[in-house]
Amino acid sequence: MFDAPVLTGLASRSGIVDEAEERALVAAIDATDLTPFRFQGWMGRRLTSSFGFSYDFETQRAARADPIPDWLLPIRDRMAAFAGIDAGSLIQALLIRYDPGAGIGWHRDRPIYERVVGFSLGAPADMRFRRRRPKGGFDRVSLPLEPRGAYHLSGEARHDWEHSIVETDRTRWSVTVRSASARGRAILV
Ligand SMILES: O=C(O)CCC(=O)C(=O)O
Ligand SMILES: [Fe+2]
Repeated sequence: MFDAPVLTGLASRSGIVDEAEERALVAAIDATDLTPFRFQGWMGRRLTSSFGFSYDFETQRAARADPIPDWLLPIRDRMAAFAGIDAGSLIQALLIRYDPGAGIGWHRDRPIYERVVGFSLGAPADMRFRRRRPKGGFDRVSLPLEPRGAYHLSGEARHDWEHSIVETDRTRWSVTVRSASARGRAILV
């Protein structure tokens, strides 16, 4: 049920959905308008759909996107319950399909967002965390992401550590939902 936190502000929980729900969610994600992630002319191998708000990495702007679809709302509710936050505060949903060989490089999520709750389907993967040490080098932590399990990034894990996801050799899907930060609320209303 509860895994011991590997770093402050990082929580995870297995079994957010069952296998039948997982299959239905994968089909629903694949039925969305998944488009290749683009950044500075470079096209990533992961495919994404955004709801609520989208962030264009080319123009570095957030824009309103289609509302979070009805089929995703029960999952958002469960992710909110796990994270102990109000479901209505999770104003953004990002659906990602990582085909074999696709991952995500080191980053922190955009500062317009505050809490980040993620959920995995398909292949298991490792989420890596790193934080630069004042005297050089990095502290490093790794969280195994089991299919049908969720994770929550807040506090230090959200703000002080970068994260990345190692490429998988089978397809992995993820749903991440985010609340707005104070800075985000000023822009995203
Ligand atoms: O696929 C995931 O679970 C995480 C994706 C991620 O880190 C992001 O979109 O910012
Ligand atoms: Fe991220």
